Order: sequence, then structure tokens, then C-alpha cells
Amino acid sequence: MGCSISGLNALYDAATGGGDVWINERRFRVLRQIGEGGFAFVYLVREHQPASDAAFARRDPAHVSEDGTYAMKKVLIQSKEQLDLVREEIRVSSLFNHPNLLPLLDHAIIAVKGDWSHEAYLLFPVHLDGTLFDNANIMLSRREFYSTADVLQIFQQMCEGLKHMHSFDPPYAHNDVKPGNVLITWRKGQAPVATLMDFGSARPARKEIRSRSEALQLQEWAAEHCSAPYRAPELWDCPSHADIDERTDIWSLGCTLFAIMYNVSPFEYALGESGGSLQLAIVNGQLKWPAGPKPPYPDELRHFVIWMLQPEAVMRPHISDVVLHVDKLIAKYLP
Ligand SMILES: Nc1ncnc2c1ncn2[C@@H]1O[C@H](COP(=O)(O)OP(=O)(O)OP(=O)(O)O)[C@@H](O)[C@H]1O
Repeated sequence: MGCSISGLNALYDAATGGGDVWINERRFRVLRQIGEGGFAFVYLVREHQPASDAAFARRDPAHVSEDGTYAMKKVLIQSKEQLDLVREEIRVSSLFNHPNLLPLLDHAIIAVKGDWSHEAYLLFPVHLDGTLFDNANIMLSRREFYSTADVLQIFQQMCEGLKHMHSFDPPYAHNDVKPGNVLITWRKGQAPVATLMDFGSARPARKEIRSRSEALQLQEWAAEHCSAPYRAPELWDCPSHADIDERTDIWSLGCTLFAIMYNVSPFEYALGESGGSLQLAIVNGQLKWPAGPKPPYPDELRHFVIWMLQPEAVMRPHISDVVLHVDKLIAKYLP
């Protein structure tokens, strides 16, 4: 990324009808909104031709899309804490470089008004087929399921992206692995492409918890940053003496594999309509499997989920073991 995060670099261009946004020297037309998060809106944008040959020459080809369209995330910031979080998201996103991790192409933060009012603009490649979560909702309503081959290929790519983060020095945990953070692209006659996104919660993975107050602090942080149905047991109920590592993500990965198979997260499914405590279901590893002949997944896929959903973190595999296993299943089940 070749730009600074300070300064008045992103500006709405009122003179051109209010539909344009500048990020540093690049000007984009907002076409439509494609998503929404907690404090963020995501737009489909198209880049204008650079204003000058010099500006054109300065563009990094790795940061330019073929058809000029991108996803632009606009984050509304109202406090110093939110500003720090966005800066951290930008810093962490810039660390990784892997085909299954969504790259941050460009960014700018502008001051709006007041003490801490800012807007951040983050530019990404766009994936218009949506997330695994969007797909799951559609498939659930149609009672459709992915084939074993699609499940394995989607999952393998997520694992490859995560392996890049876990192999970093120091290892990073994504902390919010879930279907809503996996963009999916379908190309006719080709395997689906899965891209892990949203590094807003990613942090160095290893933590030595040595007191009750450190344990409570971690639980509080997790309650804010790790989506509840996918949150590992040790982040709900952390002992006063614990060595936390990147295997919190392996738990979320196990939940996500279940969700790719059945279009619903495992512990929400286990609770069913009668409800109950999600935390209890998770810390007890209380799994339940959908009955019926459909979808016809091999038993090995269920065992794979169970292997990752070990309530004791030390019993869980590391990402390299998970990748080896998914490769083995792919060799067996893909024609
Ligand atoms: N690159 C992209 N291409 C296509 N759609 C995207 C892209 N990035 C984000 N979206 C859409 O925008 C939605 C919100 O994006 P994102 O998850 O980054 O926001 P967020 O504020 O972090 O959300 P949350 O707090 O719910 O995790 C996504 O669920 C997805 O539907």
C-alpha cells in the first residue's frame, strides 16, 4: 500500500454531484451499496481514469482491478477507541499477502468534525457473489446443500488463508472466522473461490493469562470481537492460568465447516427452537447432527468437525494438521 493513513486524503467530491469519493489521488464513482456492518457501509465503486499521466504511472498494478470496480468500505468513527481499531485493522490487513486473504488495496482516514469524528475509506477487490453466510440463507430457504467436493474446496481455501496468518511471526489469530467473513466466487465449470476477509479482530494469537483479571479482560475483549456462535470455549470461560493460542480459530473453523455443510452454526442448531444458553452448549461441546438422508456427506466430514471442536484447546489440531487432512479428503473425494 503506498499511502499514509493521516491527512485529508479521502474527500466526497460535491462538485461532481456527490457520487464521487477520492482516496488519495484516486477518484471513484459510487455505484451502489453492497453490504453493511456494525459501523460500516460497503459500496460497489468504479474508478475514474487517472487525471494525469503522472498519476497513472504512480499506480501500483497490483492494486488495480481489470474492470475498474472495487468494494469500498466506509467506516464511521466517533471515538478515539474506534479510530485506534480502524488503524489497527489497516495495519494488520497490510501484513498479509495470500490469494485466500482479501487484500487491502488502498485506504484513507479523514477528520470530519468534532474531537474524534472521522471517516475511514478502505478499498478492496469486489466479490459480487457475496459471503458464505449470504449463500447459506438462500440455500436454507431452498433446502439445498453444497456437494462434498464444493464443501472441501471452499474449506481448503479458507484453511490455506488462515495458515498464512497462523504461520506469521508472531502467529496471528483471525478471531472472527465465520461464514459471514468468507467471500465466495462462482465461475462456471470451475471450483468455487473462497476468500477470508475482515481483519478487524485479528491480533497476535498467543497470550499468557496469569490472573483472574487478565482472564476477565480477555473474555470482555472476545465478547466484543469474536462472534458468539463461533467463539471458542476458552474465550467464554477463561481460566486464571491459561496459555491461549491460535487454536481459538480452529474451533471457529470447525463451526464454520459444520455451517458450510448444513447452512446453520452447530451450537445454534444444537439449541434449536427451544433455546437455552449458547455459552453452556459451547463449553460443553454439545453437538447435534441434522438427521435425514440429505445432505449425503461422508462420515469423515463429521469426524473432521468433531476433531476441531474439542472443548480442550490443547486437544485441537493446528492449522497445518487441518490442511493435511483436508488435502487427504480432497484426494479421496474429488474426481
Ligand atoms: N470485498 C467485498 N466484496 C463484496 N462484498 C463485500 C466485500 N467486503 C464486504 N462486503 C459485504 O459487506 C458486508 C459488511 O462488510 P464487513 O464484514 O467488512 O463489515 P463489518 O463492519 O466488519 O461487519 P461486521 O461487524 O458485521 O463483521 C459483508 O458481509 C459483505 O456482504
